[in-house]
Amino acid sequence: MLTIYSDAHHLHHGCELKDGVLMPCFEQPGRADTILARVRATGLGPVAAPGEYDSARYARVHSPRYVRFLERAWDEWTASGRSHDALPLIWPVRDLRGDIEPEFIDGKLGFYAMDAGVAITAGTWKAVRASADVALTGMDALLAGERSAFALCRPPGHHAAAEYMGGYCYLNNAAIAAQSCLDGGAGKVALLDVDYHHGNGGQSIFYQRDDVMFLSLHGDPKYSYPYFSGHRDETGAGSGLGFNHNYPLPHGTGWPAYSEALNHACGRIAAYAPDALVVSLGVDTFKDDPISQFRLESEDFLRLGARIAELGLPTLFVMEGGYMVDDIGVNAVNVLTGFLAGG
Ligand SMILES: NCCCCCC(=O)NO
Ligand SMILES: [Zn+2]
Repeated sequence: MLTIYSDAHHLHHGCELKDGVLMPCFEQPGRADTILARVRATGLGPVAAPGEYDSARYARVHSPRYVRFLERAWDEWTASGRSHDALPLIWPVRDLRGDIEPEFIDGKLGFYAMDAGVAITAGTWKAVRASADVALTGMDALLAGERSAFALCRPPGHHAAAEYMGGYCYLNNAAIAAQSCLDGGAGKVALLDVDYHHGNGGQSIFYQRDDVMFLSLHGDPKYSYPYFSGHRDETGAGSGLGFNHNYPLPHGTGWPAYSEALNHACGRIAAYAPDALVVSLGVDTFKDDPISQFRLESEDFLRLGARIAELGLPTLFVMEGGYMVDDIGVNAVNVLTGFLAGG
């Protein structure tokens, strides 16, 4: 299996406000380095650098003004006299105005964010666009005939919606890849999110569309981040009604219950009969993940990949979350190894 990877991710490692404390972000460079080392150690396949894409490709799922914000945020922040990480700290919630883009960077940071888990640093934009280019390059490989590819994206993207960042995500790499697949001639694409956290960004971007079916297995938002999306009754709207499927699962979920939901989701994908499948691959479903509450074992990730392979679809795996760095390489590559063995 081809892996796409960019060293540019090292340019990004900010802080986050977690449990009321400012701390180095859990989403750290060692995650991608560990996965890459495992890809190489297992001989998964060739590793290629991404191509360089015009930012207009990101604007196929994000608004142009949001992409401009991401590109300019650090310069606007430093122009206002600050040199430390920028963080959103006020948001247009409830009856505050969300229809007028503030002119000052402190207002823009909250206008374009859902939480304080998204620091903007000097290297963030370069890392973020390289991550989206990794996903686009992986999708180009599928469009060129590859049966599968692994987009080793960092930072992740599945919490990013058309006009907001959050949960360590800035550009929605998987959504950008899914849209690129359609732009490349596909009629339908399925986006399956197996990260512990609900992929609110992918859901939001495709919610009113029937050409991308979005499915997510995740910690129940009643007591899991992102708390405000991912319920079972979110089934799409307009022409997208019936093309959005959420599988909220309780704390402590292990493989038996997880695989039951996965089988159901795969049944829906098979019935949808898409031209390709994009998988938002988070491995924070691991039993020892420091910020998540499922109980998957490393061997279960082999089974996860094998089950996805049974769909027999061209498949792009896009790296999302997973924070037990010691095990992230084994767990992420186990999905890919299981897929290749099962395919
Ligand atoms: N800072 C709050 C937790 C962010 C979760 C990020 C993640 O793994 N999403 O999939
Ligand atoms: Zn996650």
